[in-house]
Amino acid sequence: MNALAATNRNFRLASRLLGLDSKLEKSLLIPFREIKVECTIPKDDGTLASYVGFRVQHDNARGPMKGGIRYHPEVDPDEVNALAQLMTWKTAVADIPYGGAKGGIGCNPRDLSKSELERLTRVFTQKIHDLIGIHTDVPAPDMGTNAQTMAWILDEYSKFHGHSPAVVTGKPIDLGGSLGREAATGRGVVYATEALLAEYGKSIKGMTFVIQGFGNVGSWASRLIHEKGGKVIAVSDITGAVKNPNGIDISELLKHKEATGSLKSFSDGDSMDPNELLVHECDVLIPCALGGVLNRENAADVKAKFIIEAANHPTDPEADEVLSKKGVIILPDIYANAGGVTVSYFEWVQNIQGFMWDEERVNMELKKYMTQAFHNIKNMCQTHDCSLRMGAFTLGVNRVARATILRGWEA
Ligand SMILES: NC(=O)C1=CN([C@@H]2O[C@H](COP(=O)(O)OP(=O)(O)OC[C@H]3O[C@@H](n4cnc5c(N)ncnc54)[C@H](OP(=O)(O)O)[C@@H]3O)[C@@H](O)[C@H]2O)C=CC1
Ligand SMILES: O=C(O)CCC(=O)C(=O)O
Repeated sequence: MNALAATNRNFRLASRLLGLDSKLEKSLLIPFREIKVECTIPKDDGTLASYVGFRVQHDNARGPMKGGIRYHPEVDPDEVNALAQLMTWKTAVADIPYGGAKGGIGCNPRDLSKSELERLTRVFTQKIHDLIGIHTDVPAPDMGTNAQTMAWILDEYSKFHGHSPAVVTGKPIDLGGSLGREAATGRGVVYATEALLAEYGKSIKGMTFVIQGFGNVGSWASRLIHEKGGKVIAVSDITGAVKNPNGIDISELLKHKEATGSLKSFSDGDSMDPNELLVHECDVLIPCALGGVLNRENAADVKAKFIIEAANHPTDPEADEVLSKKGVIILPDIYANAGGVTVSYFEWVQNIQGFMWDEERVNMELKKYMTQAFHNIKNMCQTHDCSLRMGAFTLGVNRVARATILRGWEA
C-alpha cells in the first residue's frame, strides 16, 4: 500500500472511532494546497539539469503549516502528501500551535556538489517564496537536507521579504537556530522510548537496540541510547550494516562515519546484510530512515518486542496488523519523532521573541511536551480501547477537528 493510502486509512479509522461527521472527515483529508514546481539549474560542468520540487500544505486550522523538506530520489507527490498529512496530526499530538506541510525535491543529494545543492535550493525557494512565510508555512530539514539547506532558504527568502529568520527552523545557530534542535528528534525518540518502557517496568539501560539509519535522527538516537546504558547491537546506513552482540561503541562509530562517510569496515563490529537488520533479535527496533520498510515481506520475521517509529510511516498497514497480532508494541511516528518539530516550534518562538534559550531549557521543555503527549495518547487508548497508533491518531485528529469546527465554514 502506498504511503498516502496507508495514511488515509489510519486517518479514516481514527475518524470512525471519534464519530466525525462525513463532511468534516472529507475536509480534513483534502490538502489545503499542493505545489509542484520545476527547478532547472546549471550543473558544475555547464549542462542543465531539471528537478521536480513539491510542497504540500495539508491543514492550517491550528496555526501556520509546518514540516520538513526532503531531498531524495524517491520523493513523489503521493508520499509528500502523506508526509504533510502526518505533520498535521503530529503537531496536534505534540500540542504545538501549527498545522502540517511537507516538501521535497526528487534528486539524489549524494550526486550533487555543494554548489549544485545551493543553486537547487535557491531556485526551489524562488518558486515557492510567496506561498511560505512565518505565519503561513515554515519549512525545516528532513532526509537529505540539513541546517545549511535552511540557511540557503532563509537567505533566498529574505531577498524577497526582508530578513526573516523565523521562516525556517533547523537553521545554523549563527543564523538564529535553536540550541538542541539538531539532536531534538533523536532526543525526543529517547524520551518517548523511556515513557513507553516505563509502562512495562523497563528502562533503556541493559536493553538491546537495533537502529536503521545513521543520519541526523539515527545517529542522535544511537548516541543518547548508548549514553543511557542501552546496548546498540546493530546499525545501518545506505552503504551497509554493522553488528556487535556486546554493544557497538557509538562514539567510535560516529568518528568512523565522520572520517569515511560510511559504516563499512568498522573495526569494532562485523558487517551484516542490511535486509537482515530489521529482523535481527533485539528488544527494541528503531527505524530511522525510509518509509514502508516494515511490510508484509518481513513483518512476520521481526523479533523485536518494541518498535519505535523514528522514521515517518516506516510500518505499512499490513505489517501493522501482523506485528500487533504477534504482540509487538509499536510507538507511532506521529508521536515518536515529534521531538524535532517540537524544538522547531521552540526555535520559531525564540526567533519571534528575539530571545535565545539555553540548551538545558530546550531539553527540559522537550521532555515535558513528550511526556505529556504520551499520557494524552494513553488516555485516548483507554477511551477508545485501541492501539497506540490509533490513540495518537484520535488525539491529533480530534484536536484538528475541534479547531476546524470552532473556526467555522461561513464565507
Ligand atoms: N530530521 C528531523 O528532524 C526529522 C526526521 N524524521 C524522519 O526520520 C527519518 C530520517 O531522517 P533524517 O535522519 O533527518 O535523515 P538523514 O538524511 O539525516 O539520514 C537518513 C539516514 O538513512 C540512511 N538511509 C537511507 N536509505 C537507507 C536504506 N535504504 N537503508 C538504510 N539506511 C538508509 C542514510 O544513509 P547515509 O548516511 O549512508 O546517507 C542516513 O543514515 C526520515 O523518515 C524523516 O522523515 C522525522 C522527524 C524529524
Ligand atoms: O521540524 C519541523 O518543522 C518538521 C520536522 C519533520 O519534517 C517531521 O517531523 O517529519
